[in-house]
Order: sequence, then structure tokens, then C-alpha cells
Amino acid sequence: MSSIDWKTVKEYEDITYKKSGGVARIAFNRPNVRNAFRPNTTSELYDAFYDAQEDTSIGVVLLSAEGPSTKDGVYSFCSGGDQKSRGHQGYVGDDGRHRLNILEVQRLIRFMPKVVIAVVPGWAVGGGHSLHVVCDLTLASKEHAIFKQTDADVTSFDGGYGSAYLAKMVGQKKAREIFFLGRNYSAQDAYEMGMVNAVIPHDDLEDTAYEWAQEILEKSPTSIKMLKFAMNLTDDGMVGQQVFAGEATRLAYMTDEAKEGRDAFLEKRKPDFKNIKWMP
Ligand SMILES: CC(C)(COP(=O)(O)OP(=O)(O)OC[C@H]1O[C@@H](n2cnc3c(N)ncnc32)[C@H](O)[C@@H]1OP(=O)(O)O)[C@@H](O)C(=O)NCCC(=O)NCCSC(=O)CCC(=O)c1ccccc1C(=O)O
Repeated sequence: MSSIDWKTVKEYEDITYKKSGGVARIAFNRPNVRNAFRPNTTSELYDAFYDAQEDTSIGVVLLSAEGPSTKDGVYSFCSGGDQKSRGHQGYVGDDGRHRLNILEVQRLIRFMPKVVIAVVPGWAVGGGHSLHVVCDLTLASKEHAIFKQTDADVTSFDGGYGSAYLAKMVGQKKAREIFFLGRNYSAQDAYEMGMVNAVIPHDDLEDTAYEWAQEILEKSPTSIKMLKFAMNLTDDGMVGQQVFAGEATRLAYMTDEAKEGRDAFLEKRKPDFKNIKWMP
């Protein structure tokens, strides 16, 4: 039983959302369907992740899952897109619109200036596998985590981070094996491939994730943010540069020359940068 004093932030239908001690915990909550996500789930995930991003007291987000299934006791992280909500043009929401928005959730995880840790208690499959790939770190249950890619079985494939970025992580041959054969891999297999940071006894998984988060929270927030964006940059092209450079601009705002530039405009005069040093 965990001793962490989690406080519920908001009630949702498909996820739970809690915070404690600088950490946000967002968890899938449809364990009886192996935590498959439907359009409602991805909208809720986006909402919760956005809140965590905007909350300046939060530095680390855990993406986890409730469970086990009340039907058969099996644990899951996420089994990807809910195949029951798929129509002929894609996944269908309650409003009849065809969209899933999981890629928007992926981008929020990728570009948010906080560390996101995937906490994998069981099955991580299809789009659920891709979500753990896009998170900054992954911790997996020694006894119950199973990693598997079924995208090629159901013709719903992730050609972005889920596959191409995975290949950067585990190597081209291994990534192709994962997608082309769709086999099951244990937490230990995934660790040896380099896509899991640590294999944790199941009963300690959530507490260990919280401890990792607390260690990260002892570091300088600006350093962590800039390091995350620096490590993203080379794989994210111009968008990666934009995200990194946006933070550089924010740092420049804090200089005397930025103050002079702003004040000169507001005072309708030419800016005077003569006293500003050209630092080498
Ligand atoms: C996860 C399994 C391997 C687990 O197997 P097992 O333990 O034997 O359990 P089951 O008996 O199969 O399942 C129990 C129960 O859960 C239901 N269920 C499981 N997964 C799903 C699911 N994904 N959707 C709906 N329902 C699910 C299952 O039907 C059972 O229900 P009962 O009523 O009790 O019978 C195994 O379950 C499994 O293989 N599941 C399917 C995995 C899968 O193929 N997922 C989808 C991959 S595609 C994807 O995730 C979307 C990607 C995506 O969104 C995307 C990506 C990139 C670009 C665009 C998009 C996009 O927007 O589409």
C-alpha cells in the first residue's frame, strides 16, 4: 500500500488525475478493456496533461494505469486504440466525429517542459506501446509488464514516434522485429533493448516512480527543461529547434538589453544598446 498522499485534481470518466508533492499522476482507468483509449479518453488525457503542463508547482508527470481488470485480474498500461470505437474512417467519438487525437497527446508529452515517466504495470500494446516510447522515461513491472506491437495486425499504424523514434531507441533491426512480428516482450527484454529504464517489482512500481520523480525535482527546473528539449531537438527537426529556441528567447527576456528594447519601444525612442556588452 502506497504512503503517497495523492489528491484528486479532477474527476474524469476514462482516466484518474491526481497530484502530490510536485508530481502529477495521470492514469488510464478502463482496466477491463486493457485500458484501451477511445476519443473520450484522448480528450481527457489532453486536458489533464495540459493542466499539468500549466501548473508551475508540477515538475514531473507519471503516466500510469489503474487496475487490475475486475474480470480476470490482469494488469495493463494501455492496449492502444479501442477497436470497438473504430468506424470506416477511423475512431468515432460520441459526437459522431472521426478523430482520436492521440497524436496531439503524444506531442504534448514530447514538448511539455516537464519530465514524463511511463509507469507500466502490465500490457503496453499498439498505441499504448507508442505512448511509453514517447515518454521521457519508462519504469516497468517485473512480473506483469508485457510490451507488444499490434499496429500491423489492425491496420492502425504509428509511423511517427511509435516506430521511427523507437528505432532510434532500440536500433533499426530490433524495431522492425517488434513491428513486423508483433511478439510479446517482458520488462527485462525491454530493458535489455534500451526502451525501459528500470524493471521494478510490481508492488514497488508506483512508489519507485514517485521516488524517481522526487530525485528529478531536486534538480534545476530550467536545466531539466533545456536538457529535455536539447535531447529532443535533433529528432524533431524545425519544430524541435522552435521549442528549444522558444526557451532561449524566454531566457533572453530576462536580460538588460531585452528591458531596453521593450522600454525604448514603449517610450517611442531608439533603443540604446551602447552599454550592453558583446559577451564572447
Ligand atoms: C492487449 C492484449 C494483447 C491482451 O490480451 P489478453 O490478455 O488475452 O486480453 P483480451 O481477452 O484480448 O482482452 C480483454 C478484454 O479487453 C478488450 N480489449 C483489449 N484491447 C482492446 C482494444 N485495443 N480495443 C478494444 N477492446 C480491447 C478485449 O476485447 C476483451 O474484452 P472482452 O469484452 O472481455 O472480450 C489484447 O487484448 C490485444 O491484442 N488487444 C488489442 C491491441 C490492439 O491491437 N490495439 C490497437 C493498436 S492500433 C492503435 O493503438 C491506434 C494507434 C493510433 O491511434 C494512431 C497512431 C498513429 C497515427 C494515427 C493513429 C490514429 O489516430 O488512429
